[in-house]
Amino acid sequence: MVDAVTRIGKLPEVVVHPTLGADTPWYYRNKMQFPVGHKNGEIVVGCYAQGSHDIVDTDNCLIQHQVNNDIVREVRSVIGELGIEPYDELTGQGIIRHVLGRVGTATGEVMVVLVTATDRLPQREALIERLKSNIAGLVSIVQSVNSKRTNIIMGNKTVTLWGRDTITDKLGEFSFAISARSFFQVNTAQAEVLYNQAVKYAGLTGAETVIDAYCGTGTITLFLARQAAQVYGIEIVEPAIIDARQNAVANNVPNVEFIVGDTIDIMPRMFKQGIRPDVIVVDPPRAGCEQKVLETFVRMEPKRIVYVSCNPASLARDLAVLNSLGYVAREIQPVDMFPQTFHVECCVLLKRTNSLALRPLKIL
Ligand SMILES: C[S@@+](CC[C@H](N)C(=O)[O-])C[C@H]1O[C@@H](n2cnc3c(N)ncnc32)[C@H](O)[C@@H]1O
Repeated sequence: MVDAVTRIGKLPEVVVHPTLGADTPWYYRNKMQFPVGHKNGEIVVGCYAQGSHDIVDTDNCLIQHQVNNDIVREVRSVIGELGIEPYDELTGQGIIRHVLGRVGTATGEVMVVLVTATDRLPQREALIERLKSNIAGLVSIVQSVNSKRTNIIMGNKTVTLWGRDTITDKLGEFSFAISARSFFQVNTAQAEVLYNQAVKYAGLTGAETVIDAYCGTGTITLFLARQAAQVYGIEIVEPAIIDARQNAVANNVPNVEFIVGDTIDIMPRMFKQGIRPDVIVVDPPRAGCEQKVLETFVRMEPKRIVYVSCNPASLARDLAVLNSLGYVAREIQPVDMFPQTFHVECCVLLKRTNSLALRPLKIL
């Protein structure tokens, strides 16, 4: 991160704190998504070898929750026994493309998602019975239909084959319903560390209006709402917003409003409606924020921006833009969300200076 802020962001003055390490550095991932295929006549399930679509058959991934490893072994053996064909990327033939596992680490609830190339799932009932019998904690089996020739894993059609549509996990005092397509941080324990840091950087007193852009299932939103007057969450995936609204009700948090849509459209609309947040919290995907989104943040003139990111390069680029527009990065707190990998999550506090540079720009 120090390298990214100095080299890409050209912001050598910002304080980068030592990384907050994880107490559980192995078997921590609550979400697994592995491709399924054939190799030398055998069914294989695992990660792709780096830079290829060659599946490395995996029995015991050292960073996956043990239940996810159980799911991999069980799905591999049951589809072999029932004769359900893995999908072949080259020919477009076959049924099972990916297997996903999600585990509520605090609740023990488990979801299995089978991504199929067709609506038809042969031996469906037998498959369901086997998974029910052999996966501890299973509460949901979901089929996601993806018939396109694409690298995107999930399809647009999602069918609950058995059990519930969601699993529940806990972060701090809150419970969260998580559906097959919703984003949820993969390391539950470290997510709590990260969210507490974001709340600390938000510097709330109870009187503030806050926007949580790219809010997923409303996790950071609820953490912020306990200490703010009103929090708005913005998220593009509709099922995640449905989960977020249910999560707010289930956790008895009334002072939140969730808006479904693209941040690039929603923020200017909120600006026109006269919404002026005291704090903006932003947690975008790896690509970071579009320039127009950053400009709209600045146009709203919050006192603070808290930027959460899993990609130091796009983060440093966006910090440089915000810096040029009058928001200075003061502190960066890295959190080890992905032990045993080179990835790191960062939480940044930016404060408004007196010289906002955006007023002459026509962006809306
Ligand atoms: C890194 S996740 C953060 C989610 C949430 N803050 C959390 O910690 O669980 C980024 C989220 O942004 C959403 N997203 C991606 N592009 C978006 C866009 N253009 N507008 C709004 N949300 C978007 C994704 O669906 C995902 O839920």
